[in-house]
Amino acid sequence: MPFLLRPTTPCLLFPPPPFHRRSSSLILKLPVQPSTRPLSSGKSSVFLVRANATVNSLKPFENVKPYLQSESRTILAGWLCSLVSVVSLSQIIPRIGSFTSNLNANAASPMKLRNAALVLAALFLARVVTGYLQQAFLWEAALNSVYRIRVFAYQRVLERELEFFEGGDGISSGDIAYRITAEASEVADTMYALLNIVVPSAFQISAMATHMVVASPVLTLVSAMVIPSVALVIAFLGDRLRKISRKAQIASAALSAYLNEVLPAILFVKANNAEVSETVRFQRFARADLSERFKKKKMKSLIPQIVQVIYLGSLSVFSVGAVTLAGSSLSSSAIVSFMTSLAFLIEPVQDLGKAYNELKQGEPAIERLFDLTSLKSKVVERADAIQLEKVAGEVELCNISFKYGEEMLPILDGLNLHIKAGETIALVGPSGGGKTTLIKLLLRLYEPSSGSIYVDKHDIKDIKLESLRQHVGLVSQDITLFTGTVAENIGYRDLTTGIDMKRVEVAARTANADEFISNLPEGYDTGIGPRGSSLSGGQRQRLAIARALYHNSSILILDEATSALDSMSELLVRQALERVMEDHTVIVIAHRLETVMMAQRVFLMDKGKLKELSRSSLLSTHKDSLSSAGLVI
Ligand SMILES: Nc1ncnc2c1ncn2[C@@H]1O[C@H](COP(=O)(O)OP(=O)(O)OP(=O)(O)O)[C@@H](O)[C@H]1O
Repeated sequence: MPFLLRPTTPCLLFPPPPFHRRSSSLILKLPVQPSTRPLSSGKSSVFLVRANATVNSLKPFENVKPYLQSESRTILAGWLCSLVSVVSLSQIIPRIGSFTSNLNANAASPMKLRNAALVLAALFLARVVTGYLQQAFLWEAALNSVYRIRVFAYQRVLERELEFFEGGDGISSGDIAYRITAEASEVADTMYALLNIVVPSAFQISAMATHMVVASPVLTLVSAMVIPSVALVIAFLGDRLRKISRKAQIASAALSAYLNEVLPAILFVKANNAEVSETVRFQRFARADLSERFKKKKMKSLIPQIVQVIYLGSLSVFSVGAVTLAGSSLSSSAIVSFMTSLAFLIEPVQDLGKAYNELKQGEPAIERLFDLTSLKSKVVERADAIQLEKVAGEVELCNISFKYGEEMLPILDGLNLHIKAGETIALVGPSGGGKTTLIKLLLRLYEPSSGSIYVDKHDIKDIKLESLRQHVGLVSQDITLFTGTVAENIGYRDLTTGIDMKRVEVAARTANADEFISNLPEGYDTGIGPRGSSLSGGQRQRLAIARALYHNSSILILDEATSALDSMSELLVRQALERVMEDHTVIVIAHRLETVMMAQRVFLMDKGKLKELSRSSLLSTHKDSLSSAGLVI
């Protein structure tokens, strides 16, 4: 059994007092002020360094290949249409010639002319329809592939540990959003260009090359010798384009990250009269984007021109030489046929060059998109992890130490705590003491550097992540609400499986949120705006508590859940919490003395250690000295 492997180090530094066992347990945490992250002007540079550092060595096209293969039927349908389209064209060209000469010479009967016109019209129709179908099929394949890549990338992003998003090296949400939206669209464009150019061009090249070989094998050989030199130039320029494209994508992602950070903080921007300075900051990002994009566009325009000059130049030199040498053995019609075929060969050869450019231009987008998927979460679920159906709510922290990075100071230092099922404890302490960090470890959002955490005597490393988080409800410091109705926000965990309205109403009543909800225009069906922007701070907080209660997790964590409430609302919430505490184990992180005193035991968390405070000393100590010690407000 997993808990038999527990270290022998003393982990019952704070053994629970005699306590009657209740059916389940709940954890609550409530600190002082909601923290506002400063708008760091250095954010973009941090982002750029990280973005550059994440270039992977995988061949980008290898990543998309399986997705394209899964669309092979659609792709084949598109290429079949392209073949019919090329065949139709090759039938149309000679027929137009004979049709117009018959028409001019009045040589054919009206019936023959009509039939010839009908055949031409049918061929033309076939070309138009298959041309359209070719594009539709190939777009379908490219977009379907990118849809799957997007879903996969998003899934992998959500699976990543919290560290991936947080801290100085965390990847910004704006950057992730940009990769999954704009850059994924570029990947679709690249795939489409490759599918739509490579095979159809190959058809045309084969047809023209056949004509050329028939007309003059020597000249065909000479022409073929030009192709490697063109390929070399294209490869060189393509590599330059790839580098320029990557820079352009990073600049656009930085712009997107900037907007994603500032627009949600519009209230803060306006309250600080920061419209002008934010416009200046925006201009900086937009100008960097403009400059990189312009370089990319110039390079894209330049490459086909250079290729054309090199191709035609070297071909002319070779051909003149070859015709001079072989001229005596060639008929004039063979030379005309050869030159005509050559002219029709140039276009698809140029198209292949364009396709290569598209690939090089799309490569950084493919790389950056797959960068999101290439690393696995550091928080790994064991293959034999167990599903806990019911949890009583006993929590044990044994010798827990933790630091955010190798170079950083420890936040938790050999911490021990035992919370009985059904018990309510309060964590207090100065800001930055590590209270929220402890909760992150309990939810297994980070791994402790050493020590173990047990829920109902199971090491949380042995529990399926989904199961663990199902039994631990969290009302976090930063209230998170989504665009949607009140009911959707309360029943968030059942959003895709069906929300139980009865449970929503019970949860709202327990959180004392039902009164304000019933006063909303459409009650539980009222939309609350982006991030719940149409609600007051107190209403948002009560909604978040109702959401945690909806799921009826055995362990509930309230992190500053009453901080934004007025005295009246706080009283209502405290009444609600009292009810919840009766049949749950609860951990509360709080700074309000009234909330702290609801707990059976109170712990001071400071400098990575826990110290139990006696309730009587808290009550007897003057509130001012508790406030000055940063314990309560
Ligand atoms: N993702 C992170 N990367 C690096 N350091 C972090 C990260 N998150 C928190 N910290 C640091 O860890 C320390 C503890 O933070 P934590 O949020 O746990 O404190 P807290 O006791 O909950 O504070 P408060 O009462 O202000 O919410 C702080 O010094 C903080 O700067």
